[in-house]
Amino acid sequence: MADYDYDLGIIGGGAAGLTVASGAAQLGAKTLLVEKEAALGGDCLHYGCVPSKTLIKTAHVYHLMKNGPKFGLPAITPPEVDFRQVAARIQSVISVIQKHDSVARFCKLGAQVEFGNPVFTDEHAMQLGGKSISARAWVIATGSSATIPPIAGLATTPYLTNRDIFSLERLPATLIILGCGPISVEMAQAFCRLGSKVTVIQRSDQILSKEDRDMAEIVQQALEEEGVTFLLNTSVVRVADLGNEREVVVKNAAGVTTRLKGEAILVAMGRSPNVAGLGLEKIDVPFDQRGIAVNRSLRTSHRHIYAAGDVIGGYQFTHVAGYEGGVVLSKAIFHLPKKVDYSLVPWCTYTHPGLASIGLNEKRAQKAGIDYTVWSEEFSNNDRGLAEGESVGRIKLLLGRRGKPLGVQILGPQAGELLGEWVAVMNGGMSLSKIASAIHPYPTLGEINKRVVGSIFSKKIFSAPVRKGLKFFFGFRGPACK
Ligand SMILES: Cc1cc2nc3c(=O)[nH]c(=O)nc-3n(C[C@H](O)[C@H](O)[C@H](O)COP(=O)(O)OP(=O)(O)OC[C@H]3O[C@@H](n4cnc5c(N)ncnc54)[C@H](O)[C@@H]3O)c2cc1C
Ligand SMILES: NC(=O)c1ccc[n+]([C@@H]2O[C@H](COP(=O)([O-])OP(=O)(O)OC[C@H]3O[C@@H](n4cnc5c(N)ncnc54)[C@H](O)[C@@H]3O)[C@@H](O)[C@H]2O)c1
Repeated sequence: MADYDYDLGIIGGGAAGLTVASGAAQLGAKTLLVEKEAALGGDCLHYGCVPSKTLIKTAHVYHLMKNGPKFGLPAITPPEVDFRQVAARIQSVISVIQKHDSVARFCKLGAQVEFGNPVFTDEHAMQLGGKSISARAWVIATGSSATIPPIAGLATTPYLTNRDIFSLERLPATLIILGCGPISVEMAQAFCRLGSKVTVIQRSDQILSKEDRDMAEIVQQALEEEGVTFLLNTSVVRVADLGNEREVVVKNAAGVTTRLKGEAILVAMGRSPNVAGLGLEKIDVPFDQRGIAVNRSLRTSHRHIYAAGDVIGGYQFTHVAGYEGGVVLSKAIFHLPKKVDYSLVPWCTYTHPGLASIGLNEKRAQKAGIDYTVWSEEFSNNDRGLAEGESVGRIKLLLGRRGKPLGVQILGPQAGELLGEWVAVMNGGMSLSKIASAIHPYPTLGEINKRVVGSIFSKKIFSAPVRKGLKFFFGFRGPACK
């Protein structure tokens, strides 16, 4: 066997790379982790999940401060937001979590961490800071960056992406967001709540286009009621820098052109894989604008070079990057016949109300030609929801022909947390009767899970045939009051 410097080399210290590095090192593989930034943690920690959820919480608190009367409290007008304070809180949360992703911790686990820009020189070796380093197997986990489409004028106009939005010096008075995926809607609501006037441009006719229309429309309505403006069926014609502000020229489906002016532009139009400069062309690892091509074992064109996380496209979530990291470990370290299975990937868009999902929604079921029935229950019937002032939203359960759950969407307060029960039920293949018969604490938002299942069973239990049978056996005499 050839003599390599390392058993496993990992490029990229984000969710995927860190999962592989910590697992491989703890299992005794001589492991190298290479990161191009000055710190480990990746987009999720520095420019993604952590800062966005911290910002969302701050914005929620400010929103509550302004909405006291809805809770029977006196009306107050809080002072304006100083975004430097908000950014400082974001940084303080990042720095606490950063300790879990420190070089010292990874060294203690047994992984060597190097910083720099590695370039493959052949399929087992790369050049890093003038050194040549080889490994028996490699994992490319370099993540993704905001896609910057070729919009006229964008290259010469200052704009923000997820790399800048959490460290602004001041709150923009007006913010124009291009694109309407999860980054856009989460930031639209947060900045609107903090006091920015927010306009979102979306070329299709629905926000959050991967979600079912009825659910996405409720999110849209909730955000509109708070002051966000959505321009749907609208494309961006060009942008320009006007000095103190930016201009965005848009065109709607009727061909009508409008000039919008804003202090800042946020580009949130999807993600592009971080593949530039790695020398992948040289070692014949194919990729396109969606990501590095891999098979279901996450192998690239070379059996010993794997890719995982955002850089392969697909489901671009931290928990999926972690899952894919686990699959790589099974293959590269244990040599098990493991393949990825994305049929039960959960996700949540953390607006208020949030929108969480697992399995099939109606759009995906229809696309796959799968028959289903829909069972739903509204948060307006949930006692805890009413007590919390959270009556907007619903749960939607899709059942297959034999009553098997195909998917669940929860739109409402704490949607991501409420989905946890369904993650267990669907992964465990549990029958729905288990949820229906389990005692859930009262009053909780989670009762909505039991209630939607209860509605399936109650239709069968409280039926004419059952009443007829009981009458036959026990002589029941029917309604006492008509
Ligand atoms: C604003 C925002 C909010 C998000 N919110 C959520 C959320 O709430 N929940 C969720 O699940 N997901 C969320 N995501 C998605 C999540 O951040 C990504 O799916 C996740 O970070 C992917 O992990 P990764 O390891 O593939 O990539 P990353 O975390 O980006 O890590 C890749 C690492 O590779 C490094 N790298 C890149 N190129 C090189 C190179 N040439 N050499 C060496 N190192 C390199 C990078 O510096 C980085 O550290 C959000 C994303 C954004 C932008
Ligand atoms: N809560 C979460 O889990 C969370 C939060 C934020 C981001 N993320 C992850 O990050 C990924 C990226 O988020 P995103 O919001 O940038 O991407 P996205 O791909 O989900 O949405 C991009 C939006 O931009 C629109 N768009 C793209 N090109 C356009 C163009 N030229 N003109 C007009 N519109 C255009 C698309 O129609 C789409 O609505 C998400 O898919 C998700 O995986 C997750």
